[in-house]
Amino acid sequence: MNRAEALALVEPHLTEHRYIHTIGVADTALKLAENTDVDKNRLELAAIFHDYAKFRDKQEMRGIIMNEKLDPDFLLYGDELLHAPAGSFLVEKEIGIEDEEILSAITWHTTGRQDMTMMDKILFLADYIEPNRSFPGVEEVRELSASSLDEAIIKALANTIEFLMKKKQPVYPGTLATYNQLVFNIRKGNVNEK
Ligand SMILES: Nc1ncnc2c1ncn2[C@@H]1O[C@H](COP(=O)(O)OP(=O)(O)O)[C@@H](O)[C@H]1O
Repeated sequence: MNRAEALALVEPHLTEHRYIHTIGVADTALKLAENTDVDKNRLELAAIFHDYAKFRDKQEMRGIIMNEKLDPDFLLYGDELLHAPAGSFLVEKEIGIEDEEILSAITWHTTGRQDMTMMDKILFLADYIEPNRSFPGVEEVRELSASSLDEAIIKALANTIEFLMKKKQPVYPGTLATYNQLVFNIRKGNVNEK
């Protein structure tokens, strides 16, 4: 499936604003992937379909997470989390994408996870820094992403954790585990430099 075919399939599922965001994520992901060995076509598909379920019915998404026995924490830490794992399931079922690396990147694009693949990392960051995003702290993450994906992800996760804590909202535990793992890796000098 090429870019144009994928965009035509996702467009009816998104608002115009989300569609523009999606194109920004795809372009940013391809830039972040320069000089890496990530497969560009598969990365682009992950980016194009990452928000496929953004506007699906919440009960439908909860049902998918329960029936498919996905991480039950996705049900407990805010409805914004539902679309990533549910989207991965629906992209497989309705679009027919069976590539586990693409489906993983979609599942974890909002929360992160431990042992992220390069594709997971690039999609997570591209979603955070694409040019249409503007919120406090995004510029610093953009700058960090030019030199270290891991440092950029740590900053993005820290921003999200801080943002949620300031609003006294719960933080998905997997996000804290992701943050801890990347910080420990960097202390060990094991950084994913670009
Ligand atoms: N780790 C998390 N735990 C709980 N809520 C989160 C977490 N990460 C993000 N969120 C919530 O989800 C919202 C949307 O996240 P965002 O990454 O912008 O979604 P999208 O995947 O649509 O781009 C955030 O503003 C925040 O309220």
